[in-house]
Amino acid sequence: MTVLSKYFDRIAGTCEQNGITKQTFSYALVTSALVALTIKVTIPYVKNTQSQLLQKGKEDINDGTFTPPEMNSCDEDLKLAEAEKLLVAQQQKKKPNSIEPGLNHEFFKQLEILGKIMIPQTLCYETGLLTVHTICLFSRTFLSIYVAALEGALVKFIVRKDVKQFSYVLLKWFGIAIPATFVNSMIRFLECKLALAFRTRLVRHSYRLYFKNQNYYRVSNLDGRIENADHRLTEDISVFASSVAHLYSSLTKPCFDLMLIGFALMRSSRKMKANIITGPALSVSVILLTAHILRLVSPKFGQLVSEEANRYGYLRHIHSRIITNAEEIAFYGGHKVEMQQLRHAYNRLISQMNNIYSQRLWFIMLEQFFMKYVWSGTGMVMVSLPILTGNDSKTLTGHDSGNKESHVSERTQYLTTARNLLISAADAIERLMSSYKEIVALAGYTSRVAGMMDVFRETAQGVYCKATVANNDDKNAFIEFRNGKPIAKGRIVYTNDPNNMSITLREVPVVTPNCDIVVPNLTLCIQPGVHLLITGPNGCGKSSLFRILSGLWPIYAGELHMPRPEEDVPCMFYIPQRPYMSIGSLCDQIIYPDTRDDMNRKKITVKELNNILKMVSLEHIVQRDGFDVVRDWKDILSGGEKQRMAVARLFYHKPRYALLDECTSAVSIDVESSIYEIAKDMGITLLTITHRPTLWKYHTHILEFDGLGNWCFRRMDENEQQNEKFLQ
Ligand SMILES: Nc1ncnc2c1ncn2[C@@H]1O[C@H](COP(=O)(O)OP(=O)(O)OP(=O)(O)O)[C@@H](O)[C@H]1O
Repeated sequence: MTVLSKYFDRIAGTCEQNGITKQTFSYALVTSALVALTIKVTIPYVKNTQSQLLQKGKEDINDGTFTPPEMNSCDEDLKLAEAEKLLVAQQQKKKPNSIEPGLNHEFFKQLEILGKIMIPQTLCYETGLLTVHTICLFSRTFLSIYVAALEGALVKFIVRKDVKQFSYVLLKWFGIAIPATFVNSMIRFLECKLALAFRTRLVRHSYRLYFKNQNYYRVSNLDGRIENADHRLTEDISVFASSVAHLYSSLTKPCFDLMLIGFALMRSSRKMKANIITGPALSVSVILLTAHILRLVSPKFGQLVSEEANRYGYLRHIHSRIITNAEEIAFYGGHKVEMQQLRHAYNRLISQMNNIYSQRLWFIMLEQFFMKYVWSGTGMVMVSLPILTGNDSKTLTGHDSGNKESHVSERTQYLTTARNLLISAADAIERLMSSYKEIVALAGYTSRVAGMMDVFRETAQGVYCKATVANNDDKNAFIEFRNGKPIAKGRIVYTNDPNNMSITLREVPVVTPNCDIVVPNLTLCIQPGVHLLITGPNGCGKSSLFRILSGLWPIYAGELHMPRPEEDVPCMFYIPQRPYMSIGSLCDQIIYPDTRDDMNRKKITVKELNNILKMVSLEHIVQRDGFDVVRDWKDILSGGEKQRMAVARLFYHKPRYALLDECTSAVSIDVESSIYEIAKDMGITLLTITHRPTLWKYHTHILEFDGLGNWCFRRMDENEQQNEKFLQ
């Protein structure tokens, strides 16, 4: 600023030599600044209006139907912008009545709920940390005041030329540095520990919810409110916990500072025999006024930050999709489409960040103006008031020179101490003010973390919300909706009768998560030994029936009766076409989802595991790698080997019913036949979806879907079983 004003003075001097007065020069300068500001504000507005008019014109030409712009050089960007708009519109639709995150009642309610998770009881590890942290913050404030007083004394003894006292106070000053630095470091250490403790509590609680009632499946497949649960469970919780811990110290410490510094200032003002009300009253009014102005003009940082986190999560989601499906994308040569989607996601993130930065620019300018200039001015008035209005200056006469000198040094000491204390107080208020921004940003993270937990709680209870749900369709009439969410009125009844181990469906509709009805009502009874073949065209609902039997999809009507699962004998075991390989050794793959402890408890030996591998012709794997070597089995095993490994799991668990969803499509026919023989010999009832005619002979009944919602459940006759015709 000083350099600039000197520079302007010099230019004004040159202008004056050329006959232009300093006043005219100042007017010209202010006018140009105003013109520049007007241009800056109006040009984006005009551009925006123009593009809206252009868009409207195009829509009018097309009789109201919007046609995408023709492909030319800037088409790609236009397409991206359109896609972005569509995405934003979709996201808006997904949260119809949601309150935007900010400093409101909702925020405090959510914070209270999360607070109870982070600090579950009065006496716990977190409250212990908080107490030590508070003590450290308190002692740091006392130390600051003591250091300010020491510095005042130092200056006093310099003015008095008292070397002995000066050296003594200087030694004290150095001595206090050791506890002061330790307390400083301790405050940071405790803040990190607190953030970690809060994070751990939240993570544990969220994991519990995430794995309750197959929520990890429900959240991503049946509900559409959380796009990237992984981002919320990792990044958002971590930022939220750090932000809460940081806010605790950045709110409590300045409050202590202000309280104690206020008292210290009043005490030193009283020592100077000045009025102790005027100064603090003036500063409090100025601070309150500026704080109010800042609150009025502050952008909605909570909303902005929450949206930024959303877009960041989406970018990471696209990246992880590419990593997961790298091979498929590479085979298709789909890099152009994937890159475009990545670019799109990145552009959306950047535009949001730019938006935040530009809103911050003006806000920080105003904030700095108040804090650096308005407050410093008020501080100067406050410090000088006791000296200017103090009574002692009036009582002193010119003859009393010794006394006068002592008063000068006293005043210097007061000024130095007061100045130091004021600097600390200003720092405290600045931290309090910037905490406001942090609180608003915290509101964004609070809304994301609390929102995630709300969704987890609802999906665990079977309440789903999906944007594409077709709730007005006539044929969906029997699905009841409450608050736009479908209600699962069907019942699952677990039977305990050892003589009745059958699975019965009574008028159960097969309904997709989008509430499309695939089969209006299905009634059948599968008894042990009824080996069922399920056939029908693609998309007719074969796999969906398995999802309903496994409890993944809700039952909207009717009843499903099934035997209660017993320990060590699962009722059903599902094998998909693309089996899942877990992290771990070969042994872990076979016994999944059991652990080694479960295996030991069941008294299953390595010899038995070897036998199981022989049954599925995988003994060469154990000879090659052994049972205990951890490998990335997803990549190491071929498609057929992975399918055989999944069947090995079936032989390990020996369930009552096996749900086989084209699980041997990549296995050679001879091995496949032996697998089916063994399964039947083990007493496992087979429910098979297959397109292979060679498997007909292993089944006694058939369930045929026609793809139009009709079905037929019947016993297969001898000829049919032997008929190896190719199924559609
Ligand atoms: N998660 C889902 N969300 C919405 N709709 C789904 C979902 N999964 C499946 N569907 C729809 O449900 C219908 C039945 O799907 P299903 O997977 O049961 O077919 P299928 O008979 O097993 O077909 P295929 O022989 O091709 O495996 C399809 O129209 C499909 O689009």
